[in-house]
Amino acid sequence: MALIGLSLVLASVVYIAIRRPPFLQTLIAFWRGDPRIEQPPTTRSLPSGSRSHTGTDHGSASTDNTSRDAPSEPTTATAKGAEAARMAMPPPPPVIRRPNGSAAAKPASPSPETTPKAVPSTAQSSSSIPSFSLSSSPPASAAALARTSDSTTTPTTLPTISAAPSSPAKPFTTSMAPPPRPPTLNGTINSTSSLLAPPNRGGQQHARQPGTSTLAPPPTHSSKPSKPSRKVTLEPGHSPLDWARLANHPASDLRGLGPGAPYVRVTPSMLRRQTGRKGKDAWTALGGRVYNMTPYLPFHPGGEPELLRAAGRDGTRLFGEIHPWVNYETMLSSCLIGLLVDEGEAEGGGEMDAMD
Ligand code: HEM
Repeated sequence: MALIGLSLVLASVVYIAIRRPPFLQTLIAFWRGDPRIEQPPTTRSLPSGSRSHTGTDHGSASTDNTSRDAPSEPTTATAKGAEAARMAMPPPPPVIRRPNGSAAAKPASPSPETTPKAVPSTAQSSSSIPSFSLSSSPPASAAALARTSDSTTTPTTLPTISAAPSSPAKPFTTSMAPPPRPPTLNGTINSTSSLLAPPNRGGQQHARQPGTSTLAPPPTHSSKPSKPSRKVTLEPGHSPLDWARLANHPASDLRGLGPGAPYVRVTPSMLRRQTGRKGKDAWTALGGRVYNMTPYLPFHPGGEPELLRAAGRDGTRLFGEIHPWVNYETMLSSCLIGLLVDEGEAEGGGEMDAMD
């Protein structure tokens, strides 16, 4: 029994080695995973059409096939057509159909003459689907698309090939650029619009702008916000610093009474005569003391007319209403005339001696 089995095995091996049936080649090609999977169309078109036409279509693949099958093809193409039909017909189909399964109905359709080469073509076409999707999708898709337009001999493999590469190609081209960017852009726009909020800020700024002009005075001038500034532009050399320099100069005589003149008791009648008009000095009483404002007129930030409002009378109340924070005692110390006294006290000099 063992000898019989071994002899059968040897016989089959010898038969396979000599005859080299086509299904064995297809199986070897399938196991190797060679790119000759494109050969089936060529081998399949050989019996139906002219061989030179298929050789030009598939290029190097056909050349590889010819170079590899050079010893066996010349015989199988012409003389062995009938022998292959008789010998290879029964054994190959059952062996190849079992692993594939789905391709069982396809081998029955082709004609009996082309059955030896139609079987490997179907087997390779079924195996070509994973190879296209795995090996090279972009070039295979381009080649397949070109073949679809050029050759119409292989309609069964074309839809599978075109469908496989087209599906991954579209998502890569279309889904990559548009889908991610639009949502991000929309999100960013929405976020930026919500984050930036220029209209809100603008509205707040508009609401503040009118307030900002009023916000400057309120903190300090909250008691007098309605009164605008009435400062005047002083002439050059009449700044507060210039006044301080002039007032502290020992040679200057700002009282208008002559150098070394004593302080005077000024009655209201006397004060009323010093109005600053008709060549007379402008005197005013501030806090019970009478000052000659004439030298200070060009230095007054509020202007001469404003200062003259207090000339010839007691300006204490008026002064307090406008700028009570101003230290007039120090500023007008060199302009002091004397004390404001009642009408009957002008001749007495007790208080004047105290001022000295
Ligand atoms: C009593 C009569 C006076 C009147 C009617 C008067 C009036 C004014 C007015 C209207 C201003 C402008 C206020 C403003 O808009 O900021 C002003 C500013 C000023 N006055 Fe008089 N003034 C008087 C007496 C004096 C005296 C006697 C002095 C000091 C010697 C003086 C020193 C000043 C100073 C320093 C300012 C600037 C105040 C500041 O910058 O805030 N004024 N005065």
